[in-house]
Amino acid sequence: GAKWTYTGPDGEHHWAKHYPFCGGAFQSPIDFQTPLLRYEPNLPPVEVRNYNLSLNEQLTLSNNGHSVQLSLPSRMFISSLPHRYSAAQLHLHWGSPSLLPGSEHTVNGKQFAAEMHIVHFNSDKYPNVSMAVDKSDGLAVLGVLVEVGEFNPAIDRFLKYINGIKYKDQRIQVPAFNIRDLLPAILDQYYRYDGSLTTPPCYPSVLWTVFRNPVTFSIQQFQALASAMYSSSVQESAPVPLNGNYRKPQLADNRVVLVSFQD
Ligand SMILES: NS(=O)(=O)c1c(F)c(F)c(S(=O)(=O)CCO)c(N[C@H]2CCCc3ccccc32)c1F
Ligand SMILES: [Zn+2]
Repeated sequence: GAKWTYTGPDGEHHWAKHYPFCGGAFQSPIDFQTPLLRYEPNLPPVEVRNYNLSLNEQLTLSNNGHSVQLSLPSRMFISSLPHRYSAAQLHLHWGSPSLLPGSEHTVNGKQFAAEMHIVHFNSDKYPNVSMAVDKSDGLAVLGVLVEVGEFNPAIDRFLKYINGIKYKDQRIQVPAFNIRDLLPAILDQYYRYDGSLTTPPCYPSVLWTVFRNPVTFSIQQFQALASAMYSSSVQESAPVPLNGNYRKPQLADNRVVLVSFQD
């Protein structure tokens, strides 16, 4: 498809020209403002299966020009939703090396340092993520907000290889690890709403689950993430730093955000 960026002439305000859904309804991310929230006591804790990958397995870590992406085996899945949603990949959104925040979802206007997304597809109904990506019940994404603080040993299991994928389309194999360690300790407190991909083609096909509790990265981990990569390929003469890869919050369009917690 047409190239798109986060700033400039191909930035988010221009996406709808080539990707019409980006100008449509049910877009993500959104700002979780208190008046939008509705406590839903029947929301069960999120349950994930087969996230504890064996260490002798390898995963593909890649720079897709928009984010750092870790491929995930489809035997990993979410078991607490009406259909089985199998894992496809995880990626992150972040701010700039000068520590400007870069999460996509915000809470009462507060933007967090970064945000991690684990993308799953409805494997009860579709054979792979590409077939699911434009279906209204196609995707379920787990969102984890990130704050700067304690060193995060789990994220380091792949972040330490990031200098091997500095340029667009570079990819390397990294040892697998327990992906559950990337999630917050408690999985029973989260925001839940119907939304979209936050990148073109912006299909309104995502059941969003954003955990209430952030995880932390150390300042060194954050700066490595925010300064190591380029959105340009190694052949291109002018390297374009890859940071600030977050979409701004979209209109809630009187959508209700269900929350599994009351305070
Ligand atoms: N924030 S977000 O909405 O979760 C989100 C991203 F932000 C994001 F950059 C990506 S991308 O890295 O593929 C770059 C461009 O789509 C995805 N990819 C998804 C949807 C598109 C097709 C596809 C195919 C295979 C695996 C994953 C995906 C994405 F879902
Ligand atoms: Zn994302």
